[in-house]
Amino acid sequence: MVLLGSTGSIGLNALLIAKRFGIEVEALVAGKNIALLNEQIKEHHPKYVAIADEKDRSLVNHPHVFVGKEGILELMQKTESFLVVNALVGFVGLAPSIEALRLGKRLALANKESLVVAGHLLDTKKITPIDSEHFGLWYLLGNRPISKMIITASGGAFRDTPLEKLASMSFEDALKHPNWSMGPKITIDSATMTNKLFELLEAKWLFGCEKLDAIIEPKSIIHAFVDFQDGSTTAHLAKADMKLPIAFALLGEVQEAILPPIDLVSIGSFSFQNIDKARYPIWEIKDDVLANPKRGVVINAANEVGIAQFYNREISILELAERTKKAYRFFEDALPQSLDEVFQIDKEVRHYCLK
Ligand SMILES: NC(=O)C1=CN([C@@H]2O[C@H](COP(=O)(O)OP(=O)(O)OC[C@H]3O[C@@H](n4cnc5c(N)ncnc54)[C@H](OP(=O)(O)O)[C@@H]3O)[C@@H](O)[C@H]2O)C=CC1
Ligand SMILES: CC(=O)[C@@H](O)[C@H](O)COP(=O)(O)O
Ligand SMILES: [Mn+2]
Repeated sequence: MVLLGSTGSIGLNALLIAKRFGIEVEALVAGKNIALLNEQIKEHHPKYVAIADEKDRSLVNHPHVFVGKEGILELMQKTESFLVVNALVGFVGLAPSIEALRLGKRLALANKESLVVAGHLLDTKKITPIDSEHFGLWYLLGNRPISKMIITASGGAFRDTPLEKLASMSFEDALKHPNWSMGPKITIDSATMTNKLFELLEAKWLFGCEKLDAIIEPKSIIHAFVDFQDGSTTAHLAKADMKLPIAFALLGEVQEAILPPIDLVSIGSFSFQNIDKARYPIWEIKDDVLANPKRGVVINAANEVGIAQFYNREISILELAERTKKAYRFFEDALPQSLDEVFQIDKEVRHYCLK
C-alpha cells in the first residue's frame, strides 16, 4: 500500500494493521515528524518516501525522498500498489485523493476534507471511508429500503462546559477529547461540532441518502443508526478504536478479532441528546449545508483558517464558528462545477478570511 500521513494518528494505526496482516508498505508520506518517519522506514522498508519541507530532506534515512505537495503526486505516480491510504489532514489531502483515483487506484480515505470540498466530483465507488460513523453505516447496510441515516457525536471537549465559559476555553482545552485519541485538527473540529457537519456531507456523497442527521451519544460506543422504511432501526456498536474501520478499509473483509467485544452490562446504559446550537453554533447552518452540499469547500477553507487563528489565540472557539458562518453566507453563490473551481474557491475564501 501507499500510506499518506504515516506519522499521524490514523497513519500509525494503519501501519499496525499492515504489519499484523502482512500488507506490503510501498511508500510512506509524512509531514514534519522526520524522527518518526525514520523509525517507520527502518521497520517497513518502503521503496519511496515523501516529506513536506525541502530543509528536512537530508535528515531522512532513505535514497528516494520526494518533497512537497508536488512530491506526493510524483511519488504516487511511481508506485505500483493498488491501494492508497490517504490519512493526510486538511485540504492538502484533496490533490492526492484526485491523483489516486486518476491513477486507477483504490482509495481508503480518512481525509474527509476531500469529500467535504469535492464529494460531487470524486468517484465514490472507488473510495472506502476510514471514519468510524461511515464504517458503522456501511456495516449496517443491507438490501432493505432505508428512510434515514443517523450518526453519533461525542460532544467533544466542551460537551459539559458551562455555556458562559466557552468563550474563554483555550486551544489546549479543546484538545481534551472525552473518548478518542486523534490528531489536533479533527479534535478541534469535534469540539466545535464541525466534524459532525463534515461527516454528514461525507455520508451524503458516500451513500446518497437524502435524510441524514446526527445526535450526541456521549460514550462513543454507538457510531451509527439506520432507520429502515419498515420501522426498524439498527445500530452499530464498537469500542472507540479506529483499528476496526482501518482493517476493513485495508483488507476489504475481516474475519478475525480486531477489537474486544462490547460488554453491554458493564456499559450499563446509553443516553442521547440533540445537538444544541448555543453550544455548537456551527449547527445553525446544518440544514442549509445539507441542502447545498457543494458549498462544503467554503466551510472547510474558513474552518482551516479559523483553527489557525484559534491556535494563535487571535479568536475564541465561538468566534471560529461565527467566522465560518460569515464566510458561508458571503460566498453563497460559490458552487464549484469542477475541481479547478474547488481550488479557486478555496483560495478566495482563505483570502477573505485572512483580511
Ligand atoms: N484520528 C482519527 O481517529 C480520525 C481521523 N480522521 C481523519 O483522518 C485525517 C487524518 O487525521 P489524524 O490522523 O487524526 O491527523 P494527524 O494530525 O494525527 O496526522 C496527519 C498526518 O498528515 C501529515 N501531514 C500533514 N500535513 C502534511 C503535508 N503538507 N505534507 C505531508 N504530510 C502532511 C502529518 O505529518 P507530520 O505529523 O509528520 O507533520 C501526519 O502524518 C483527517 O482528515 C481526519 O479528519 C477521520 C476519522 C478518525
Ligand atoms: C474516530 C472518528 O470517527 C472521529 O471522527 C470521531 O467521530 C470524532 O469524535 P466526535 O464524535 O467527537 O466528532
Ligand atoms: Mn468520525
